[in-house]
Formats: sequence, structure tokens, C-alpha cells
Amino acid sequence: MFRVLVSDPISRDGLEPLLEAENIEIVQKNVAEEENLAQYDALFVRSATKVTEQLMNQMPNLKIIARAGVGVDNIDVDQATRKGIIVINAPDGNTISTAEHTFAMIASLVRHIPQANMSVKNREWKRSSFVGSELHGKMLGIVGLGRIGTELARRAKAFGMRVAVFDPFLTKERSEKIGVEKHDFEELLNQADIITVHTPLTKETKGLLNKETIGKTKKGVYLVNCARGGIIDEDALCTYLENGHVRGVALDVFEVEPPEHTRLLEFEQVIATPHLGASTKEAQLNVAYQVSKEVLLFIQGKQVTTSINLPAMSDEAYKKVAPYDTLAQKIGSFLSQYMNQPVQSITIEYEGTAAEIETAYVTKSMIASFLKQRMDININTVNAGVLARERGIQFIEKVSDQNSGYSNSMKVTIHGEQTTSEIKGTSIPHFGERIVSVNGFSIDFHPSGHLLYIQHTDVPGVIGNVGRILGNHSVNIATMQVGRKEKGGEAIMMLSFDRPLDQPILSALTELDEIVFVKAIEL
Ligand SMILES: NC(=O)C1=CN([C@@H]2O[C@H](COP(=O)(O)OP(=O)(O)OC[C@H]3O[C@@H](n4cnc5c(N)ncnc54)[C@H](O)[C@@H]3O)[C@@H](O)[C@H]2O)C=CC1
Ligand SMILES: O=C(O)CCC(=O)C(=O)O
Repeated sequence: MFRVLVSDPISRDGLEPLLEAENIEIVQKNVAEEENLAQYDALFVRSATKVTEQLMNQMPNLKIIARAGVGVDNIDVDQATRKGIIVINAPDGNTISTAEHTFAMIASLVRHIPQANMSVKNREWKRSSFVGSELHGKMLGIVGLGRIGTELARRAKAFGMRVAVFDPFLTKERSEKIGVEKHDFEELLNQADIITVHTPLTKETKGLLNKETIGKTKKGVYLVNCARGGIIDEDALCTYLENGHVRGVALDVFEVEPPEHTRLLEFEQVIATPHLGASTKEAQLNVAYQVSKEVLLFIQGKQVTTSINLPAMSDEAYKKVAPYDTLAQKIGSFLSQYMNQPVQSITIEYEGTAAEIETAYVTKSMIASFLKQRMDININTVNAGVLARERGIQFIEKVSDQNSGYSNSMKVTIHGEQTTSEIKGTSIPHFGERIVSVNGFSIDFHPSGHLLYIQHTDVPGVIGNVGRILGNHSVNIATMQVGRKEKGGEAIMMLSFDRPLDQPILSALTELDEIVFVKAIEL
């Protein structure tokens, strides 16, 4: 049974993909009211539930956190990543609703609709107090031209506005295609009549509009924040509202929500909504449906596509990656068992067609498989990189479209404290994965099951002696391959069996004079 806790109000209709599937239990209850948090595999939230490290510690079985919306600033993504928990969001389900809400806020702001509404309801008729401005011909400054910024730009243009944009990641081609003017931040501040922010809240965007930058805006500017509280500094807003530099402010979001203590709400020129950007039936259905489908993919062992902390990959891309993923896991596990010593760095080289896949994913998968042998915590592609770095293990990825004899290959080299080891493998369509070289010895075996690696001197009788000892212990050899670098030098044997070998057999083999090293490997 896969258990899902839905902590914030999320559209039940949107949960349909999960409700219709078998062996999934969905509980709609706030985390604060649930006593047995440990039983859940998935947690669904909007922006109200704060997914802290402490909460994650109370949910040791948590595998996936689904944010039914865009911003994940209420989730400690770094901690989730360390714990191997996938974080997904619904990147575009609420784009239109938020763009429409922002536009409604802008229109309300310049025509004083909320203030006029209050006045009429107070039985007043003060027409001259609410003279507004047209949007037509004015310049809208959009900070952050992502999904919402782009939809807003379209609507503003339909109203005859000029649209100026600041977004450090915006190309000239894209701005021309959308029909907006690309500016640097100072130019936008100097020229725009209305400025609206549509970035995520990050270290860079926190306080992006502050005492200094608001000071560079046109006198009488209108400011709008329907993205995240804190992108516009609230103290600075109060200062510029007080001195009249800022004519009006529209806020859907606040530094602290609900905004119980902010002075901002005392200003007549400030209009506010309680974080309603995504609050439409349509958006809520969309975001719940999007994350439910993703979680279902996860339960079915398929690739999720909207993860915040995994490389994004379509199903199509994963089909190409899957054979190399298996090979990488086998090599990682083999080397970890084989090299029983601290490790300093891991290099993974992709050649030929293996270089065309999403290598970052496969590298993480290999590292996860390597670390799993050594650590008793949940390790997967989400946290493998972080955990390796924390343990001082460097990992390096090299990609080359050349091939050295195989149409595709993957070579992993591990530098340990005492020795260095390497394994090269290939994936053969319809045949599976093969290891083709171990520490420079050419060989050819399928990396699976109960294996025995033997390093020995290349003299007559070794194979017979090994066979005799195994026979004496009633061990049946399933497959056997040998490899050597030169006649009479060092050589290796790779054997596979139907059952694991126990220690007395390994000790008996080690006692043979011509045997240098013996290692049982379970894959
Ligand atoms: N009020 C509400 O209910 C909602 C609020 N949001 C907020 O809106 C934000 C934007 O959403 P989307 O447009 O979907 O995100 P997006 O990821 O499509 O767009 C964000 C844009 O901001 C730009 N950006 C990042 N750092 C920047 C910086 N320092 N200066 C200027 N631009 C920068 C990025 O290049 C990107 O184009 C979300 O992060 C979320 O916090 C989203 C949905 C609903
Ligand atoms: O869940 C909500 O209503 C908040 C939406 C939001 O802020 C987001 O998607 O980033």
C-alpha cells in the first residue's frame, strides 16, 4: 500500500489519477493533526504547510513531496535532497490564473476599484476622489519573464501597454518573439509606470526592490507583487508610500502570511488579496491533476518529469538511458564491493552512443549504487551527489563521441586511498550489459548474480585447482571467463554460481599458491 497525505486544501477531482489506481490510500488531513506521520510515502502540499527538516524527520518513509503549485520556498529542498526525497511541482497549471489575477490587480490599482467599492458600500458618492489613469500607452515593467510574466505581457499588450522586461536569462530572440523590450534593471526602474515582479524568491531576488532600487523608479510609480512576499522589501515600501514617491501598491503575497503585523495594510494606497493568484477552480484542478499523474508515474517506477531535485527526463529520454542506468548500477556496486577502502574520487567516462544520453542521471545512479554498499541510509539518484561530496568523494564525468572498439561504453575509475580500480562495460541491444574490462584485463561477462573474481598468476593448472576446490564444496560453476594481459603474467577469472559462496570456500581458494586475490561479489 502506498500512502499519500494531502496536507493543504487540494482539489479532490484533481487527485483522480491516484484515486482510480489500486493500492493507494489517500488521507486529506493537515500534518499538524496527523499523529502517525511515519506511515506516509508521499506528501502533497500547497503553500501553507511548511515542509521543514523536522517534519521530514517525522516521516522516515517519505519518498516524494508534491507541491500542487509552482513556488517550492515552503519546502526545505536541500534537506529533502539529502534524504533522497524527490520534490516535484506543477510548473504551469496555475500560470494563466496567476497572470489573470495580476492583471486584475493592476487594473484595480490604477482605477482604485477596491477603495471605490468600499466607499460606495459606506453609502458615499465621491467620484472625484477616485480619478484613475489609463493603462493604454503606459509602460509595464515586468521583472522575470517566465511563464507568468509572459502571459501577463500578452495581456498588457492587448490593453495597448508598452512592456519592458528585465530578466537576466532572457535572450534577445525570445524578447523579440514575445514583442517586449528587453532592458537592464536600472533602465526598467527609471522608465516603467507600473512594475510587477514574477521571479521565484531566491537569495538574489529577496529584496530586489528595496530602499535603493525603489528610489530609482519614476515618481508616482505603481508596484505589484503577486509572486512571493519579500521580493519587494515591505519596510522600503512603507517609506516610499509615506513620502508619496510610490503612488500605489498591489500585493497578493507577504513576507509573513497572514500579514498580521505589517504596517502596509494601513495605507489607503495599498490593495491586497490573501495569496489568491492560483485560487481558481481551473488552476487547482490543473495543479492537483499534474502532481497526481507525476506521483503515479513514480509509484509505477517510471520517470517523473517535473522534479526540482532530479534531472528532468521525459519517458522517451529514459528509455534511452535505462540500459546504461542498469550497467552503471552494476559497475558501481561491483567496484564498491571489490574496493574495500576509502575512496577519494570517481571518474565516469562515456563513449560512443553512451555519450548521447542524459549522462548526469546515469552518473548519479552509479554513485548511488556505489555508496549503497557502504551506507545504511536511503540513497538514490536524488541525494547521491550531495552525499558523495559530503564524504569528500569527488566525481568527474567525461563524455566523448569517439569509440574504442565498442559502439557504446562506460568506464568507471575509482581512486581509493590505497589502490585505483577501473571497470569498463557496454550495453548490447537485445543482449544486455557486459563487462569487457576489469583493471585493464580484457574479459566478457554478464554482471549479475553470485560472482567470484579471482586474480592469479597465469600458470597451468590454476583453473583445474579452482574447479577441484569448488567441486569438493559441492559448488556448481554456472559460467566462467578468463582474461590476461600477457602470457605467464597476471590473469583474472570471473565465475558465476547459483548460490552465494561462503567464507570457508573463499579461504580454501585463497590458500592456493597461484592465487593473488579472491573476492565474492553479489550483484
Ligand atoms: N501568487 C500566487 O498564487 C502564485 C505565485 N507564483 C510565484 O510566481 C513565481 C514565478 O512563476 P513562473 O512564472 O511560473 O516561474 P518561471 O520559473 O517560469 O519564471 C521565473 C522567471 O524569473 C526569472 N528570474 C530568476 N531570477 C531573476 C532575477 N534575479 N531577476 C529577474 N528575473 C529573474 C527567470 O529567468 C524566469 O524567467 C513563482 O516562483 C512563484 O513564487 C506562482 C504561482 C502562483
Ligand atoms: O497554492 C497556492 O494557492 C499558492 C500558489 C503559489 O503561490 C505557487 O504556485 O507558487
